Amino acid sequence: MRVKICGITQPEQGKAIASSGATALGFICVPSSPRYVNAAQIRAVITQLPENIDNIGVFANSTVDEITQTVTDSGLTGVQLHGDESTEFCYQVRQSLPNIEIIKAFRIRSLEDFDKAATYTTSVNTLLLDAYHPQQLGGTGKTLDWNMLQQFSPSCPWFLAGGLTPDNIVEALNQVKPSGIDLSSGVERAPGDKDLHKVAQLFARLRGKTQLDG
Ligand SMILES: O=C(O)c1ccccc1NCC(=O)[C@H](O)[C@H](O)COP(=O)(O)O
Repeated sequence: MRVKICGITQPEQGKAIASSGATALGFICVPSSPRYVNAAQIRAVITQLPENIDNIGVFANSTVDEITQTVTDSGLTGVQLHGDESTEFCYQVRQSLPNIEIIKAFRIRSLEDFDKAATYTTSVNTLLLDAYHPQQLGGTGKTLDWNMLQQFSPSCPWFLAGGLTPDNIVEALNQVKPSGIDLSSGVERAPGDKDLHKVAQLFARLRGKTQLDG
């Protein structure tokens, strides 16, 4: 299973989290976020990492040119579109960045949002389901209704996000079977400052669950 730790701002923390077992790191490219990092800061983290780590830039309602420029300048391997981007916009990003993973994020409020997410499966590589918050786009610490998600089975891989922590991850994965998980505030001391003890706890719980599941 893919494990993405989002909101990385510091090279040493990125390196430590990658060696703990994360398969992907996320970088917030949304200027209003307290976790915002620019292309040079992202590059400074990526240069410390092994090549097998996916490095995902999180954007919200940016232009194709802004996304392309940031990817080119930073060395990102994927982009996560966390705003109101249309399927047509995703196609345009694909044309501009043909070798980059495109993840479309949805902030789930009702069952209708699952139908909407399903219409993106041919325009992106991966979906991500996050919790809805009226004021914040992401990194909110709010959980989704996992029970509601049991029927969600799109024709492309997907990440479960929203309020996941070392303490609730096993319960979440007992109810939902995503292709990957995404955590941010649940493994943080403060926005953008990751708690390496909580990260270690997360991977210990994931290993424990894998052993139990056989
Ligand atoms: O994290 C942010 O500050 C952020 C700001 C604007 C758009 C997206 C943002 N984060 C996106 C993520 O992928 C987070 O990991 C996701 O929302 C889960 O966060 P959390 O509930 O804190 O685990």
